Amino acid sequence: AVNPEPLPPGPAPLPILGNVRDLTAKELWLVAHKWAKQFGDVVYVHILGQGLVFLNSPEATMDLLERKGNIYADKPAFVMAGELCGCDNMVAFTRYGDVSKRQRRLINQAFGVQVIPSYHPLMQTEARSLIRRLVTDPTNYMADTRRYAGGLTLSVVYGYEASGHNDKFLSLGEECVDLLSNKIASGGGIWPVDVFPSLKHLPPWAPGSGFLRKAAQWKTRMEEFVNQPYNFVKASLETGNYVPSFCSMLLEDEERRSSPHFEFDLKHTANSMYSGSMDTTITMFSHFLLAMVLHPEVLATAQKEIDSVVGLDRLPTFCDRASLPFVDAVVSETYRWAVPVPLGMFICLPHRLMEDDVYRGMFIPKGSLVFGNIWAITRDETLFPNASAFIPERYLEKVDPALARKRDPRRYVFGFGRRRCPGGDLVESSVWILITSVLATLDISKAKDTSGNPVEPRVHYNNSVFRLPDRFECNIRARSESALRLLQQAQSAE
Ligand code: HEM
Repeated sequence: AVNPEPLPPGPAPLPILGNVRDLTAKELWLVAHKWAKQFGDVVYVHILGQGLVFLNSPEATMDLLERKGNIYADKPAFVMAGELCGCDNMVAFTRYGDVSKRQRRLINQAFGVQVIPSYHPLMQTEARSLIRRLVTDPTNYMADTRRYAGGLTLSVVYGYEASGHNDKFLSLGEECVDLLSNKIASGGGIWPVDVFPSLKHLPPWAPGSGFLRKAAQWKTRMEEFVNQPYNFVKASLETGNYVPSFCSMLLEDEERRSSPHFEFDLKHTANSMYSGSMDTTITMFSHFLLAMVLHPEVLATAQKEIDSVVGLDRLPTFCDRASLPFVDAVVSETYRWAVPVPLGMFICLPHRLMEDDVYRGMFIPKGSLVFGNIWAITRDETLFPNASAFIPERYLEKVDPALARKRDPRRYVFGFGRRRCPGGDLVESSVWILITSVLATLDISKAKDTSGNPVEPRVHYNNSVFRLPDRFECNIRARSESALRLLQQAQSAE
């Protein structure tokens, strides 16, 4: 039947092929933002008939992904990522239904808002050890942040203590998340087998079958990523020598263990929490460093606030949070300015519409892949004037509560509706204590060249999923002798 309502507007497609040529592997969010400016807050394109819908405003994302969340909660089934590379059981890929609901319930048990305070002491200790490592060797800040973020999850989820940059599970995590976001996701592009599924039956000698060999290798690696840390917990439980963790607690629960899906759900959920926590946190922290390098006045104001509230005789703790509004504004602005997952990953983060829908007189066909365009929203000049600049003060203006809520970047950067990121409450604490402890103890500035002139940081983005900058130059050092002393005392006390 022909639908009376028109499709949402968008760039003109080619016959049959659609908008294939408009999609880019790198920084697709910039292209989608251009469309938003040209065509409005609901944009439709198609690739060989597969509809893609970009929702570019808070209203459109809330109306559809939140209020009509029950029909916008599915995920697409991609042959390459799912069936061939074995990622279909990772939480972000699971179709909406019993499995995804069971997995999300499990995550909520580990990382729901009610349990996060029990990890505060661990986060505090780990943030301080990260700072001590930064003081000793500031050049390694990316790897150090991975150790902080990945280490926290490994510890909480698997009871595993990461031992250094070359730790086997940290390296495995780094390799596999990179594999997933930059190879399996085809650098944001599309695998022919996802358009023509019968290609998966190509014999190994056939021209063009190379992707099948790649997929087989990647699948093995992804399976190791899921199984190895999980097997570590099981083995340590058997010896009785283990640190209690999310996995050990569930493995000891006889009643749950007898459920038929138990092991499957637990190991995939644990793995999804681990993979979700690394590059996102590194993206946040690198942008925080970048913002401090570019805005020494913000660093100075935040340090002054901490000095006056916390004093110089101790390090900040979670108890100080309510008394540090400027620091909170720096954290909020870092979420917005960093946008760790600006558009969602082409292959796994769009939501799949489960029924035909009509929105503001526009027809959105069942099966469309719907993107909440987080980038466009966080760069909206009416909500965030001078949006490309880092301005924490914007959150300190007195505005009515509804507008303040609309301007809170946490409403957007974690995605929407029934697939919204389940790690948000963890990050809210882990990133806050990290940023606050760094502000209290470190100075961050531009690097100097050999003649002592400041070097402008050069920032490049080469990741198709996370807005993760390549490492840039900056200068990180202890703020004072007394800061160093406090860090050392903290270490002796731990
Ligand atoms: C700054 C940090 C983080 C940001 C900005 C972020 C952002 C996102 C976004 C935008 C999504 C897609 C949501 C949607 O489909 O609408 C997502 C999904 C997800 N995130 Fe995060 N994330 C962060 C940290 C974490 C952490 C620490 C975990 C660990 C538990 C995590 C686990 C997940 C999982 C499992 C999903 C898939 C959820 C589903 O499909 O049901 N993330 N995240």
